[in-house]
Amino acid sequence: MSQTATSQLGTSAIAAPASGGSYPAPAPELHHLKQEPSPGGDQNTDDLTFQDLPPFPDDVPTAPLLRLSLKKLLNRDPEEESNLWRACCDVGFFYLDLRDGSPSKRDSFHEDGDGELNGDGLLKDAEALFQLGEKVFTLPDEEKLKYDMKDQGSYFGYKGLGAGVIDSKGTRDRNEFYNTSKDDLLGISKRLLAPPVLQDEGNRTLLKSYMQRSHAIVSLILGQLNTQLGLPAETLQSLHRLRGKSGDQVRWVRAPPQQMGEQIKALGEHTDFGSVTILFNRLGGLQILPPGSDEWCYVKPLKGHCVVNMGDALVKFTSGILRSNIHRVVSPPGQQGNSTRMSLVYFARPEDEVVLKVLQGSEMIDEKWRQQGSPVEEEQITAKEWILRRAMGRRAGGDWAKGGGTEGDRMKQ
Ligand SMILES: O=C(O)CCC(=O)C(=O)O
Ligand SMILES: [Fe+2]
Repeated sequence: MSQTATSQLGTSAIAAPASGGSYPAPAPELHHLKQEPSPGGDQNTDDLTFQDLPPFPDDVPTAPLLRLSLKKLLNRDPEEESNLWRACCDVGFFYLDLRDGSPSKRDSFHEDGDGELNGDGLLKDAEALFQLGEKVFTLPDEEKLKYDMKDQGSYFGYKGLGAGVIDSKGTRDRNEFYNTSKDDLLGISKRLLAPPVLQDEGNRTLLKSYMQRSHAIVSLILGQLNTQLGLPAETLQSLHRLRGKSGDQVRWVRAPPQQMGEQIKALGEHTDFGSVTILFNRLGGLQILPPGSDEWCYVKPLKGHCVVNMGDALVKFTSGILRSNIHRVVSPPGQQGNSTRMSLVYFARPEDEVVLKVLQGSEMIDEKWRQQGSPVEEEQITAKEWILRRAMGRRAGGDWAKGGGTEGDRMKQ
């Protein structure tokens, strides 16, 4: 079984203490987790492989992220809950096995409004959305460019290939995005301009279902973190209500293959702006810089799983107890490099008016804040302002310095 297909948190990923940003990253503890059977009970790695795609090579460095099981989390498995906590503090990235993950009828699991916890349903929605994404990106460029809303001060809609930058020198990115808004799809805000294929009611229903199911998983994770942090009940969930106005979005990212020898990063190194990101990958290309390491490692896509990562808002809320790790997207490795890469992301963010500051009511967070010498709070900024500033700072012609996040001096450029 390959390294990523185990739940062993290898020492290669967790080495010396990370250098500090505005929230000095803690020296991660070495958790020597015992090797366990894989969560879904899969007997062979075929269950984890996308058979219709060129293989992910086995001679590239991969990040040995923990593989957690939605089913176990729903069953309140104490060991899985503790693994979740460790993953969110140590690396801030983990795999979540979604197969067979829905609450049993007897389960009185708290759900947020019309959110639906259904791992298999989410996998099906993601599959269908990969196909819908193809339709969006194959529209003619002139049509897609009608939905670039940057000039209206919005990050929703389309961003063309090379319309973003990957470093402070202004090097252009090498991907296209299409961002759809949760508030639009759920009827909380006005409908945004969109191509006919995204106005189609069937496709809107699909996007809405995917958003609700992703959001339900985010709420489950936030509930766990809330308990572990010792915050008053529902604190984190109440900042991320499904029907609260927020910058939550679904993003498709697409990057065409590169010419031999051309190695431009599709997406520059960054941390996510918001709270929790749910990511579906099929081809490799995503890399993380593990804590304390200076070797970029691929996150190998696993079938039946999503990748979950923490964003900067959770770092700010917890004075750095939770980790949002730097990542980037490069060409898919090996033979995969000849294929067009697409990924599908749900970004959950705090509600628009939430101020991104250290949360009150948790002894653990208070203690962490004191350990850091009770730093003077950074500027008080709302989630809405923060996300807009960060997103626009990474567009060509934007203010790079203002687009920075909590990664501080771990960013090389
Ligand atoms: O495409 C991916 O795998 C990751 C995309 C990503 O990190 C982002 O859009 O923030
Ligand atoms: Fe990201």
